[in-house]
Amino acid sequence: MNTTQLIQQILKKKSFLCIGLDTDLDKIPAFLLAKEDPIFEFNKAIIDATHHLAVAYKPNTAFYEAYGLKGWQALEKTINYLNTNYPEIFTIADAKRGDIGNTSSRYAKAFFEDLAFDSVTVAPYMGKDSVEPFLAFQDKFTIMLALTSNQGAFDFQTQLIKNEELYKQVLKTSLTWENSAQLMYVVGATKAAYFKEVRSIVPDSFLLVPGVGAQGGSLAEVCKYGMNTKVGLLVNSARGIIYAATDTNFAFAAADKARELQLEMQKILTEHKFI
Ligand SMILES: O=c1ccn([C@@H]2O[C@H](COP(=O)(O)O)[C@@H](O)[C@H]2O)c(=O)[nH]1
Repeated sequence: MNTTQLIQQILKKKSFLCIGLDTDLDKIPAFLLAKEDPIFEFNKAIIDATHHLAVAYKPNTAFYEAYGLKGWQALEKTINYLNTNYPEIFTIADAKRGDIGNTSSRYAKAFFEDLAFDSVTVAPYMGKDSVEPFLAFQDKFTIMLALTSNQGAFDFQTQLIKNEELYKQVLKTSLTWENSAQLMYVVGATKAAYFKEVRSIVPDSFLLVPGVGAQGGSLAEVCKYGMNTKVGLLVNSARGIIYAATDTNFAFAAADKARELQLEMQKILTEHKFI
């Protein structure tokens, strides 16, 4: 998928919602635990109930890796289900990888070729040669952590190094890398005050914005300075949507929560004259 197709989806669905599939066996409805693959059954029901309201899904791989082989198989079934049944959906493996070059290229192969995700999240701490192997894959996106939603973001990311915040240097430097047009960036919704600065450095890039819902970030605040001329935002919510209910109606309850965010997004897209 390319960004033109992604933008078309956003305008068609009047939504820039990304649903986080952070599927936790301790939180899903108990009746699903009797199934052969409860994680996949849960994801399938959530996807079927919400696909018309969302343009992207983001399984966080930690929630699958935690269950070993069965978890990884559930992840594989989930991405295959999305790619087969909803090929218009943008998929994100939230894996936060990054290592020396030859190892990064194996990570990239795992997520882009074997699992066929459209994108993967990457931690930039190891620098250019740890990120460029991901960028070498055509028509795939590397979503680099820029300014994360957690409190610990202030430990390093906002610290001044040679008079400039580290996250700004990360953004600026990444633009000099080969195939930088295939970069997107993670900026937390809880860091709304920083969006103006972020946009001044990466005006054209898509931002993946986690932190609305359970972490308390505000969609309206994010959109004030986070949008660009082509929308440029994918706003993620996981717990706030997928665990809306724990009875047999869980997927409908999730769809209700997704609809609430989609309607807010529709209003914002209208106000910004995108639709
Ligand atoms: O800065 C970041 C980067 C990644 N995440 C991930 O996004 C989701 C958020 O889930 P919620 O339940 O909507 O809070 C989760 O997978 C995080 O690991 C983030 O929150 N912040």
